[in-house]
Parts: sequence; C-alpha cells; structure tokens
Amino acid sequence: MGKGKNKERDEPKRGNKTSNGHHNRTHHGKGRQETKYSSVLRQTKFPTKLAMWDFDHCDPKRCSGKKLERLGLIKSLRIGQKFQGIIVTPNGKGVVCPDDKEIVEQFGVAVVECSWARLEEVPFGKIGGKYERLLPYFVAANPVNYGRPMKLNCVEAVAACLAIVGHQDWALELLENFSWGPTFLDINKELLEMYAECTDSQSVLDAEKAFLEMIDKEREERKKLKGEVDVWAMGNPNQKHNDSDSEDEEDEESEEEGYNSEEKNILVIDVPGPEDDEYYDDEDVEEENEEEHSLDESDE
Ligand SMILES: C[S@@+](CC[C@H](N)C(=O)[O-])C[C@H]1O[C@@H](n2cnc3c(N)ncnc32)[C@H](O)[C@@H]1O
Repeated sequence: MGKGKNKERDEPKRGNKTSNGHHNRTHHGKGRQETKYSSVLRQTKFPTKLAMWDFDHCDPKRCSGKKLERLGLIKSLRIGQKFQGIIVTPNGKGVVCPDDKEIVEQFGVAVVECSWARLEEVPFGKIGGKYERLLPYFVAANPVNYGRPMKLNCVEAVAACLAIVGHQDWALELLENFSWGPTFLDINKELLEMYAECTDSQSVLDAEKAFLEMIDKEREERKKLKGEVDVWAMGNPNQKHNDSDSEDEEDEESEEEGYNSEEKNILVIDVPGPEDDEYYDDEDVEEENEEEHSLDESDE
C-alpha cells in the first residue's frame, strides 16, 4: 500500500497519547479493538479535522475536549506540534471570521484544552500555528460557566468557529453530543447570524462592538425604567420604611458580585438552563454531584 494511503487509519494511533504523554484511556484494556475501530470511523466521518492540545488540567468527566476525544471526533496534539488550521485560543490576535472558511474546510480547527484558571501554565510558544484566533463575544451554555460571556468550553469554542464560517450544521453535529450543547446555538442565535454576515476579522469586531453598545444601552434603559416603576411601587413616600433602599443596593451588589468588568454583559434568555432537570445527561448529573464537593471549579 502506498505511503500515506492509510493515513486516516494511522491517525488515531499517533493520537493515542495526550500532549502530556499520557495514554488515552479509550485505547486501554477490554474492548480495545472495538473502541479504536469506532473511533477511526467517527474520525473519518466528521467533515473536517479537529484537534486539541490537552494539558490534563480538568476532571476528565467534566471535560468537553476529552469527551470529543472519547467519541473519536477530536485528535490530541503534542506540545511542540503546530497546527495548520484555525486555532481558537485565548492567545489569539485577530478574531474568527467568515473569511476563515477555506482554512477551516481544508485544515480544520484546534483548541487548547486547559483550565481557565491555569492559562499561565500553558506554553503558548510551543503550540499554536499561523492562524491563531480569538472568538468574538458569545455566551457560554455549558453547565460550568452558563451565562458567562467569552468563557466557552472546548466544544463550544470549536462549534462557534464552525458556525461563524458558515457551518452551523457541523457545529450542531458536534454540540448534539452534549445534552446542553444545542442550547449554545439557541442563546447565541442573534450573534451567530450577525457574525456570519461579516467578512474579515475587522468586520466581525465592528459587529461585536455595535452589539455590545446596543446591550449596554438596553441595560441602561431597563435600569431607568425600573427606577420609574419603583416610584409607583413604593406607595406613599411619606410612610417610607428605613430599609426602602435595600432592593436597589442588592441589585447593584449582585450585578458586581463574582464578575469582572468584561463579564458584565450577561445575557438573560429564557431557554433551558442548568437549573432545569432536562439540561443534564447522565454523565453531567454525575459531574454535578461531584461539583458539590469541589471548592471552586467554575474556572475549568
Ligand atoms: C480554557 S479551555 C476550558 C475547557 C473546558 N475545561 C472544557 O471542558 O472544554 C477552553 C478553550 O476553548 C477555547 N476558547 C474558549 N473561549 C474562547 C474565546 N473567547 N476566545 C478564544 N478561544 C476560546 C480556547 O482554546 C480555550 O483554551
């Protein structure tokens, strides 16, 4: 058989170590051949190449990158190995844009599987490639960072990239492996449509800026309106109780609490969220129970 002919069959073999040199769990022990074979089938089935540098920072049960790997949808890269496609990374310079479509189709998408809290440990100089990109504004739908802007997990980040370049179908195909996954496309529908109409990085940044200005303005208007409504709800100001301001104070506090300035733009949309039972699949429920015992894992 000619050189490279069996390339796709060989790929999972090369990918059976994580970037830390650990063996991939799916290739061990009982059912080894079967897992490997189904992994190969899935790898060849997805329309473009997906890859990640995995730093093993996260609990494998909670980690979306590891789950994609178990499903044979993403391949691990070694430290020192570069990637030719679009790399969606916190170290990116420009943002993903529709003009990246050809690169995504030809060479694929890669992410950095690590903890948000341990980014400084990632040797960004030894990974990456020519096309390192940030994502424009999106809101996370995953149970760990639900509702928070920009802090997407790996599957959301890959899906966002695919959708921006016009492959919503591929994005959905990936997200459907997670019970909460398709919600990511629902809560970001307006943004996705807006970015998909752009062309280059700058036009995406302009659209993002216009959107953020619009939601800031809406928030101000809601605050003003709330103030006016409160005047009527207060009743007779002459009979005002001493604690009548407490509601406003509480609002201000909850707005600030726990979020830095870039996380202020929380989007509140009425779709199933982590408080709804159907939001979790079995694996997620297990993870949720574990979460109760952890200190602060919201940064994974
Ligand atoms: C920090 S890891 C967290 C992974 C998480 N533990 C999981 O289960 O998938 C998320 C990765 O997705 C990509 N990503 C997420 N949000 C991003 C953004 N706003 N800009 C660029 N890359 C982003 C990056 O590759 C980032 O390293």
